[in-house]
Amino acid sequence: MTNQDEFKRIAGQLIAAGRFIDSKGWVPATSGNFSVRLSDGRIAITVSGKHKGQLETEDIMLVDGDGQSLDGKKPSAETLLHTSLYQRFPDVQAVLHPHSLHATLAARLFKDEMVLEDYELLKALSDIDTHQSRIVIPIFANDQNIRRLAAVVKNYLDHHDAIHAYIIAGHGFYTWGRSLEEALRHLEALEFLFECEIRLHGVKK
Ligand SMILES: CSC[C@@H](O)[C@@H](O)C(=O)COP(=O)(O)O
Ligand SMILES: [Zn+2]
Repeated sequence: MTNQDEFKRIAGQLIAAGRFIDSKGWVPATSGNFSVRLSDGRIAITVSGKHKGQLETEDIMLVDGDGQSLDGKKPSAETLLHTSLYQRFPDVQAVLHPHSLHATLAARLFKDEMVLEDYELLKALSDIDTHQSRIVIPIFANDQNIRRLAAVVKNYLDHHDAIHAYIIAGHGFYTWGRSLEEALRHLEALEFLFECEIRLHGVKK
């Protein structure tokens, strides 16, 4: 398969993923961004400012491993949050950023992290094979300076075991996977688990 064929195939998959994620209400207005790493290390990512449920092929572009545009288009404002994950985890091939309701609300109830344990659906996450697992999802303060936010995330990742996702307070979350399919599975499972925790703790208050 030529590089161009691979890009076209991945662009189609990102467009379909966007439609699915939007159908769930997880990328309202023009929020969210998605990417997939190609076999040559370049990254196919959504351009900035488009509705992610209505993407067309021209709305998927290429950046290098440092987030620099390779085709003159303007990449997602949050590209550095994608590239920092690809740099930290060599086996990660896809990154998804939804602005789902429960991820957005999470920091109103939880301060530095959300802990997920005793849920069967944890097994939808990579390398988890029992509900008796304890998963930590860190919560970072939102920041309009994405380079600074990416540095905060990088510092956390450098000093902790591998995680499946992180939340940005009042903003949304990032999750990833060894394939786009796995990243989508993580997204769907985590959004459900965030809702469980928010309903549980919201009721308790
Ligand atoms: C509609 S506000 C959302 C943006 O500020 C941002 O957080 C976002 O997720 C989308 O930015 P984008 O540049 O389109 O990738
Ligand atoms: Zn965002």
